[in-house]
Amino acid sequence: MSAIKIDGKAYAERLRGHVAQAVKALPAQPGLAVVLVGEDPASQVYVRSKAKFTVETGMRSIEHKLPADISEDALVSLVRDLNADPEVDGILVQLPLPKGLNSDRVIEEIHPDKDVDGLTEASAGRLSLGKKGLRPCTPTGCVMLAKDTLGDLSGKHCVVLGRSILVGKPAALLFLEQNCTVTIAHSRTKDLASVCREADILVPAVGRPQMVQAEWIKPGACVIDVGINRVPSQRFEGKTRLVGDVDYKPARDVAGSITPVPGGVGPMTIACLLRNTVIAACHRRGWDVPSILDF
Ligand SMILES: Nc1nc(=O)c2c([nH]1)NC[C@@H]1CN(c3ccc(C(=O)N[C@@H](CCC(=O)O)C(=O)O)cc3)C=[N+]21
Ligand SMILES: [Mg+2]
Repeated sequence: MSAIKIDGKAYAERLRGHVAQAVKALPAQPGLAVVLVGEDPASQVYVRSKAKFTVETGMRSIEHKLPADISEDALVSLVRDLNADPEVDGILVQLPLPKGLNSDRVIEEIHPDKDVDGLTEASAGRLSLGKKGLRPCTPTGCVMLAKDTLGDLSGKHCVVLGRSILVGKPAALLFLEQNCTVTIAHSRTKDLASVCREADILVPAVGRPQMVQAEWIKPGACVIDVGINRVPSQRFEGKTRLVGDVDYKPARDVAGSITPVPGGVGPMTIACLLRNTVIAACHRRGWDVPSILDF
């Protein structure tokens, strides 16, 4: 029970406060368009809280809710309209899309300057080339929490576990940008446990409930658990609970600091989306990005 608990919920609250302060100082109000297709209950919850926080931070929320049987062409045409709308600074298409809709094609229609998820080829290219652009939200949240906990990350060995397009790959590049020595470990990595045990910063992002064992963690390491897995509750029949990719309780005895699930990386994702919306508005409209958003 020695690890410091990294309070992502509190950090996200603070960041939303900074976003609100930044918004107040802007010449005009940024707008975020969120597109939700279908009725997936989890997606509805996420979209609702995105809209709530967008308004709470002083921005305009533009919500488009579409039926699951909408055609891909109609969805693409909506994205094109949003690209052309000068009042819209950020566009987010909630994933996953219902079956039959090609999310790669739809995402790729988003204008890179409005790509607040940082998921288009242009955004990925800008990240990998070290150019100005919009960075993916969850990986940015991971770096913020690590920096807030450890200070300067230069020279630290960061092991990212997982190589997904959404999290693992961009997280590796963002930690590299912080001058970390970065290892990307994955399902084919030999002796995963010993590779992870080399990490000063361990970032599991594989979506496997409680896979990372205490023995995989170097004593004192900073653990940023990206996993958000819904599993059946042991205590309450028929209920579920959220767990990370780390076996949290035993890990607390070994790690120096660790993010809980819930209350760790999850809330940072939405706060970083709001931050990206302000950055997108500033880039697009030729305003300076407020320094209060630096980290
Ligand atoms: N275009 C797109 N962009 C996304 O960023 C995106 C998406 N699609 N689809 C779904 C995933 C998932 N995601 C989360 C956001 C917040 C929490 C979050 O706040 N979680 C809370 C708990 C939430 C709960 O209790 O269910 C926590 O971890 O403490 C989690 C997950 C964003 N996603
Ligand atoms: Mg166990």
